[in-house]
Amino acid sequence: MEKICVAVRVRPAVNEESSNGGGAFWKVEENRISLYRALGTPISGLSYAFDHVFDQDSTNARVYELLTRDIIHAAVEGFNGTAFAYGQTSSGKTYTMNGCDSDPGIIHRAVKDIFEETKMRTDREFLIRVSYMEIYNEEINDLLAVENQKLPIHESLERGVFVAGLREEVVSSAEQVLGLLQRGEVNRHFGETNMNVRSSRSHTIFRMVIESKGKETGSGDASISDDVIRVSVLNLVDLAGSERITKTGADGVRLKEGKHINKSLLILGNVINKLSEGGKQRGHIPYRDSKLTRILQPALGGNAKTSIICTLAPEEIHIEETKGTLQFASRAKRITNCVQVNEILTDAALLKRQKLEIEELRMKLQGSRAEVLEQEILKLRNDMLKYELEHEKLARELEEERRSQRERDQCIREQEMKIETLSSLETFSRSSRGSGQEYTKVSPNEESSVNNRFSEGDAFSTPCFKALPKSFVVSRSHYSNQPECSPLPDTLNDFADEDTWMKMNKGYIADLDSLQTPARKVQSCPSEESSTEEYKQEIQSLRRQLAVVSKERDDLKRQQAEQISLNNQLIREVAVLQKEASDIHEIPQRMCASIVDCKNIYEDVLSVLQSFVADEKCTTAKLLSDTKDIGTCLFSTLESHFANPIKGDRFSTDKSLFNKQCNHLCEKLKSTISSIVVPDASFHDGDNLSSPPYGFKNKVAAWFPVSKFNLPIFFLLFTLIISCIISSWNSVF
Ligand SMILES: Nc1ncnc2c1ncn2[C@@H]1O[C@H](COP(=O)(O)OP(=O)(O)OP(=O)(O)O)[C@@H](O)[C@H]1O
Repeated sequence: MEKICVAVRVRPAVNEESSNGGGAFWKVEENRISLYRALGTPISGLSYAFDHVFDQDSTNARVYELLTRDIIHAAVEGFNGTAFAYGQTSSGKTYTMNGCDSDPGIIHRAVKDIFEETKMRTDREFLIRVSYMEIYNEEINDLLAVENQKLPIHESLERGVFVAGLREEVVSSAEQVLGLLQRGEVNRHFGETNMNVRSSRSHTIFRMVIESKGKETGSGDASISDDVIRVSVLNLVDLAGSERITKTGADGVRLKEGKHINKSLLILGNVINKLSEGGKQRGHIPYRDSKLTRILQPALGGNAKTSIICTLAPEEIHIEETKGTLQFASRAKRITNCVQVNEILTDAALLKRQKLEIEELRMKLQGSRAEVLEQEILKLRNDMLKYELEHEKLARELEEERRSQRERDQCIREQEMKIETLSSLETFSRSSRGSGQEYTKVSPNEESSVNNRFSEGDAFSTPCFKALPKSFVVSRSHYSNQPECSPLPDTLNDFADEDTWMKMNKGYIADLDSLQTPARKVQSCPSEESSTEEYKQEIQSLRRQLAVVSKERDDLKRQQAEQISLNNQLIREVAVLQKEASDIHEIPQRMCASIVDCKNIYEDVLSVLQSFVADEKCTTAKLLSDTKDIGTCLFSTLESHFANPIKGDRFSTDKSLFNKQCNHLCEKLKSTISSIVVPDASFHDGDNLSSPPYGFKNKVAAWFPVSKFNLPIFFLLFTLIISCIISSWNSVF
């Protein structure tokens, strides 16, 4: 709970004598203002203390600093805020709110500060919208779009009380906002009166809606605060001034304006009175009796930080009006508001989770059909978002429908109860008259006006406050009969006259039941049966739409599941392929190792064979040595052939090197074979070896011209080489 901050500001006197014309004068001491006699003695009972009291020399900069800056700061943080100027005509309200070139007013400074603060908040992103409206003769006009006139007030769960059709401009800089303000000022109603050459003839409300959201950190850590949107509404209000017709000299249009101004200010006074009573005596707060109080409802006893600056004219001739303003301010000081940050929990958490899931999938898909699937995922994500939004909208509409249905039922029930209460009241009144007591009779017209008023009021229940007590009708009519309450103006025509004005300023509570509000339309309840049928149909159609959306959503989920399983299968396939690839990669290495092993074995075997030959120069020794060379050369060729892939090269497709080595090997083999031919040796079948080798036998002998001794050894060695090669292949595969 937080008290409204109330300050008083005395404007400079028009001329010095008028502020102290010999009778009495106002004196400011710290946060107190008191009425003094000309002789310098204070008049008892006329001293008032406030949060701040600003004297004639105070600047707008100081007023802003002490009274409004905190509210602006809080608005950026997500708290609703309202600052308004109240006071008699020509006391300096517009000067305080708008200022002048050398000393800009509260609105100008607030706009600058908001943009400076939002720039400094690097952890949040902001969206700011502004609107500017006036309440002229109890009608709401858009100052940013002249075509938007006579706008209605609505109320919804999401937005609370709002003006339907009001233009809201999204803004990104202070300069842009000040430009819009200038545009709005041109459309505002001003008029000349005896008291002010440029008198505001309407109440103006400049509104900034500040939405903010935590910035994505990019680390992927989704904190809950990132999913919360803060929405705060800041109202900067310049009220029209209360006026005495005798002083302003208003007639014609000005008189009509004056009456509307005074009436709405009187209702504002009533609301303030009621709120200042506090606790249980408070009862019903008549917010709905004027558009001004309806719009300012959150600022008065609701969820907002509020400051009121009451402006005073120091001249002695205005003492009565000043006293009235000070009484208003004193009562406002007692009002407490219940302030809290306006946070909206969105479906962002869900969306964020889906986003993460998709991101995960995308990561998994990298390297395998990634691009195609990424496109698909993007499309799916967009569709999902669209469906989520649609779903949310439908759910909201459905809820709205249900709520209005409930309200209509409630309205009908309450109507019945009220009729009952009124009938019993009338019976009671008759019986009381019979017993000699005097009670005011409720005329049929008044009765219907009371009923209409209730039907309108109850159609919009205010979310922040308790429901009306059942005995409301009785108590409300009853308090107007209390002796301490002011006598009531009979008709609106003489409403702004001297007496009424005086009573208003003395803080009496007016009985609003007797005031006629022009241009107020009573919300009619549609025929029960037809509307119920219509709503049923609407609800059914909404349900159908909801089912379609849910089905689409399920389809989407199924598609997503399919995507996941497809992806898993792909991942498995890729893993198998990778394993095979790594096995293949290892083959040359293993071949090389086996070849080296075989080469060693081969060399060992030949070394052993060589050791059996005593004569190193004999043919057998030469044959063994050459065979060893051939084998070594063959193994080296194979080794070098498999070594390339180990170093990362592919198997050489160029066979020339291999062929060259083979040729070299063949040559060597041939020369070895011819070198071991023994020219004088004879075959066991007696063929003459010196004779030219004719016929098959001779041809074979030309290729294998070995002695009886050499031939088996040669075959043995040849078999050894071949078996080594085969065993090396086997060891690899
Ligand atoms: N603090 C101030 N310092 C200097 N001049 C001031 C101050 N307050 C008001 N004035 C001057 O007094 C005159 C009336 O002020 P202003 O128009 O702001 O009154 P108002 O309360 O808005 O009147 P209305 O309700 O009729 O619109 C203006 O000329 C204004 O410049």
